Amino acid sequence: MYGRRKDSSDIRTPDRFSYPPSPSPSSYSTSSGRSTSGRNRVKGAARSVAGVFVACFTPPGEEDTRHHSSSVYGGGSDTFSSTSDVSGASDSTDGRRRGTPRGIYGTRNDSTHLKEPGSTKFTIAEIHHATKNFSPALKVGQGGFGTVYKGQLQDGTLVAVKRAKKSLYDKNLGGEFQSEIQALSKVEHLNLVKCYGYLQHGDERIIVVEYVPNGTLREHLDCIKGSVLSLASRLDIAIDVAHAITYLHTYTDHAIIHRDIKSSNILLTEKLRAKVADFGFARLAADEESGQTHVSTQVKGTAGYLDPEYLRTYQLTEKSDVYSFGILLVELVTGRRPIEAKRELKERVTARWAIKKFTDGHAITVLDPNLEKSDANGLALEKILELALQCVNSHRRNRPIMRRCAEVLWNIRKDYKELLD
Ligand SMILES: Nc1ncnc2c1ncn2[C@@H]1O[C@H](COP(=O)(O)OP(=O)(O)OP(=O)(O)O)[C@@H](O)[C@H]1O
Repeated sequence: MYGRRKDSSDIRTPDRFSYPPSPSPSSYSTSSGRSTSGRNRVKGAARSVAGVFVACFTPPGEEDTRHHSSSVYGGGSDTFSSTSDVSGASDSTDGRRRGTPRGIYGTRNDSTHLKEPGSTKFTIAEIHHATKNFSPALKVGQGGFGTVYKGQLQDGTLVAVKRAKKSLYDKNLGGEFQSEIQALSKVEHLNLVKCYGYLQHGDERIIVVEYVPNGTLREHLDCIKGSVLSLASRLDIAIDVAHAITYLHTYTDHAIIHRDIKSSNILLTEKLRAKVADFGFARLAADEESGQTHVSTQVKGTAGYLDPEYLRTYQLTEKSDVYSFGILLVELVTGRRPIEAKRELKERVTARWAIKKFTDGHAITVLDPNLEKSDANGLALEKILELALQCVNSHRRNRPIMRRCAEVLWNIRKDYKELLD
């Protein structure tokens, strides 16, 4: 059900991490001469790939407009889909081992949801009860899929009820809906928003997922929610997201490619742990073919986060998520959105602007102004930007796999904490 292209560089991903990872060129020691030698190494590595990165970016307004032409969601200004006639571009199996990887990923969801085990179907009465008949007071958001309500099931479980908009289920949410949701409901990881089930009733299509109470990462970066996120929290969030995506990429028989990694799809708990939302939903809301081995016929994602190689080739791989993750890393350290249309031209594409500053030796100038320009923050910033630079390499084969991203971030956090102590 999910797109995958065989790519030998992708298949190295093992089932689980072992931390701390072994030292590597990307793990910087901060104990000796860290300030200058570490930075020089970061900058040297950055320069070698920066040219590639800068070349791959298309300035806003110059993008291939066909990718904006048919919003699959019909409403979002920057979430879009376009079709192609590519066929057989990806396959869904590559001899992966069977059985859900568990290890540190396989944390059981701490849900108290008491529905019959394995049951993913909800009744309309349950949904009406949970949402008080879709009370406007319980509306928590509106996205490309439809309207989101906070709800409470009879057993007390808090849920987010995602009600598809009519324009979507008319065209796209046909027979596939049920099997896709049943498959998604089996995916469990502490850093993924749990999918509880669905309702297909008349022309209603509803998805019921775990309720995550503390808003989106974007809202936190905008300081709409809570206080300013410290760099340590941002690193924790980046690691949580990297773990979640690694899990998806190494999932049982087939990789699950998220396709829409972005800050508004990262939800935060009260303790500022991240949960990645909407994995697999992009496909639900877009593909019209059903029952066939997945063929990527539509480009889906959000402007600013989209892998340029995917845009060119329509071939979707895990490395497309890695690209989006690189953009997310830049967003985390700068606080800016990937595209900031109101800024002067050279600052509009945030990743291009930030990485240029980094390679010119002025990384500190892109640090989110809400964060202190301390030595520790400056060094962590450079290391995060170096990783981001690798993730957004225009050639997917040069991007690290997600597991590697998690390891590098883990080392950055370790060094950062040592420096603060
Ligand atoms: N599981 C959830 N728990 C709590 N709030 C949620 C949950 N899912 C979504 N929301 C809220 O609803 C809003 C809309 O979510 P939705 O996933 O439909 O759209 P989006 O991710 O913002 O945009 P897009 O559809 O373009 O990806 C979110 O921004 C968030 O505030």
